[in-house]
Amino acid sequence: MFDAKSDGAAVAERPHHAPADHPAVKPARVGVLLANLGTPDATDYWSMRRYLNEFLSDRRVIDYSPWIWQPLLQLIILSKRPFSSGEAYRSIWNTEADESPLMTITKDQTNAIAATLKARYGDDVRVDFCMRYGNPSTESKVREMVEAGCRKILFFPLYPHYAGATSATANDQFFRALMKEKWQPVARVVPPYYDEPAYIDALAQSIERAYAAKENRPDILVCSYHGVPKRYLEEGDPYHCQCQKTTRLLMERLGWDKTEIKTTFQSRFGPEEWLQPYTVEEVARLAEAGKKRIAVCAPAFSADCIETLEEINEEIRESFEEAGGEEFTYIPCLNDDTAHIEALSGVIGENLKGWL
Ligand SMILES: C=CC1=C(C)c2cc3[nH]c(cc4nc(cc5[nH]c(cc1n2)c(C)c5CCC(=O)O)C(CCC(=O)O)=C4C)c(C)c3C=C
Ligand SMILES: [Fe+2]
Ligand SMILES: [Fe+2]
Repeated sequence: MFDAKSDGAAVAERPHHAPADHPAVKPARVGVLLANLGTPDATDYWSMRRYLNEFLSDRRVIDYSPWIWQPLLQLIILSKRPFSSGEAYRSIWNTEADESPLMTITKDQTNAIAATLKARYGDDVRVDFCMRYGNPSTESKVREMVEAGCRKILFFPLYPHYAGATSATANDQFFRALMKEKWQPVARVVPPYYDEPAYIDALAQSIERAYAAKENRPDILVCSYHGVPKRYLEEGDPYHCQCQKTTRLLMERLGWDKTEIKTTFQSRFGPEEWLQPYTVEEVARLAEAGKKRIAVCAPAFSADCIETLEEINEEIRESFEEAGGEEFTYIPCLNDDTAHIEALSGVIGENLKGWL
């Protein structure tokens, strides 16, 4: 239960002049539903398999014909990957709360945004979060919001950059959930915010802070974005271009030169070519080219997760060090940073215009 979603005055009442058997109706409110990717409930084989199965069966993520893909997925990938991914998740698991870091951080972000919006709009807004895969499901949270009287819902996929594999599939799931509602609320979705000045500023501040804490300035900042197959770009997905623009705006905001910052892509999956350069190879090349101190940030992720805490901070770090790199600094995602919460709340405020 999050601060600004407490039901306050929202007691259901029978409308005036309605017959005695008329159902009670809750006063109207506005819902803000944040959405992230999803994460396994636990790290054992079956929890991992359930999560990966839902994720990797999504045709927005992997668009091969199910006749070819499903046998491969069910018989080969899901017999091995739940073990290796489970082990990776165990290395970063929040054991105190018994949940993945993505879950903990998403809850913190929701609480912080709820508090900010409550201060701005009072009890008229209810803030909550859902996941595209796993729990809490998008459908369950849409149901709760409608039940609580939300006649308008602003749906916010927490990805700065649009990709079919992230924002679009989150939106699809939201619309599917709306299809089941008798009294369908009015709906809006928040557009990508990769070039929003407050987001760029929050990123820049986090980098300036990390650099100020270093005795020796890193030779280069690597902005490592989650990859997608290169074919998706060729077929019209603008993700690549939005990532490039974030790096350029960040460079301009920092007042840096092109030689001090670089865009790379990580998390390649399967045999196809993905967006290049691949982070894991690029950091090794940088070390070999004499860039012995590097910093890495991950602007495509609104919250730290397996892809940053394990892949960047363990695997990619190792690749750099094995190639002769000396100092690897991972700059955490913006998470529940004050400037980030302000930026996200600002984006929400813009998209709530006319509703409150
Ligand atoms: C197989 C294809 C994948 C595509 C395309 C893809 C795109 C994509 N993903 C994110 C953000 C996240 N991905 C995360 C985990 C993750 N991603 C894939 C595969 C693809 N992602 C897998 C198989 C996994 C699971 C982990 C593993 O087994 O390796 C996460 C983290 C979830 C967590 O619980 O921590 C995020 C976040 C973006 C932004 C993106 C394209 C733009
Ligand atoms: Fe991913
Ligand atoms: Fe591009």
